[in-house]
Amino acid sequence: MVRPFVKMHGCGNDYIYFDCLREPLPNPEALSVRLSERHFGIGGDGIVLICPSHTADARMRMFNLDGSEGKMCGNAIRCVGKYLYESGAVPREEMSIETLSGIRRLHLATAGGEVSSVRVDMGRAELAAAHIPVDAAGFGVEPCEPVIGRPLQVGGREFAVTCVSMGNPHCVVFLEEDVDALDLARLGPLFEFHPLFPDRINTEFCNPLPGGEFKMRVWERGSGETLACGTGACASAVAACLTGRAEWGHDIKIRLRGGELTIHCTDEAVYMTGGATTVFKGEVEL
Ligand SMILES: N[C@H](CCC[C@H](N)C(=O)O)C(=O)O
Repeated sequence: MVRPFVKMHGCGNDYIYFDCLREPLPNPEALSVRLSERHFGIGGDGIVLICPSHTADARMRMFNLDGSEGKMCGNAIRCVGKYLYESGAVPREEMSIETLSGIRRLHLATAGGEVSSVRVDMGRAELAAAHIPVDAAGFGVEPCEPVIGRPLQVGGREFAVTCVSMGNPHCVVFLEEDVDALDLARLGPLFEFHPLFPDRINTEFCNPLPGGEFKMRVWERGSGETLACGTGACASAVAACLTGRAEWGHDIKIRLRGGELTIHCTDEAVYMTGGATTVFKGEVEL
């Protein structure tokens, strides 16, 4: 069976998108592993299925490159909005997308029938505890207190971590040393598979920059280092506010390897604004 796809990225976080509005896609877990392979497949950080929804304009399902399903994906949801608008499936600049973490609302900035950027209401950030199961090893017992700037031993070194859920789990680490100098290939998996996080974790390593901006690298659960993580940028901005490194109610610029995102955190919701790019379209034998 030959199936059309669209390759898109948000800040370099690239996925292979399948329009499943009229036809489901079988076995997406295995497909994500096969097609994400950058030499023997199409290449990407995973795949995204754009599906029908009874509660929103469409439903987004995303799979990391290891086949695990993510509960929310910030960079992908902007690309889903772009696809739906430009394909005519949802010819409106305001739309809603159903995800495993609830419905997210999008506002698209368009010109000449094309989407240039998308603002997403990412919902409320939840403080660690309720959404990131922590074991009872003294790191926070049920009901867990929030994990804000707590010491955590990882790979023989102590880090101060802040855990935030954006519908998916994040562990944010602020460092003075340049995050570009970190050996993420060694450090990333030590966080991802740390016993404290039985569901695994996405980990963001951030440098505060002059002007209230932040430089961020990310090791994603299920995909390894990616050039950007939308939910991770949101989690980092929230963690910055929680630890006094940024102010609630102000735009926070997050500089990622693949681009930049603007995050605006309030008590009620976190807003993320950024681009979405179509790279190429193709067909693949499934
Ligand atoms: N790896 C994440 C899903 C993708 C999130 C990221 N690519 C984003 O843009 O938010 C997880 O398993 O929770």
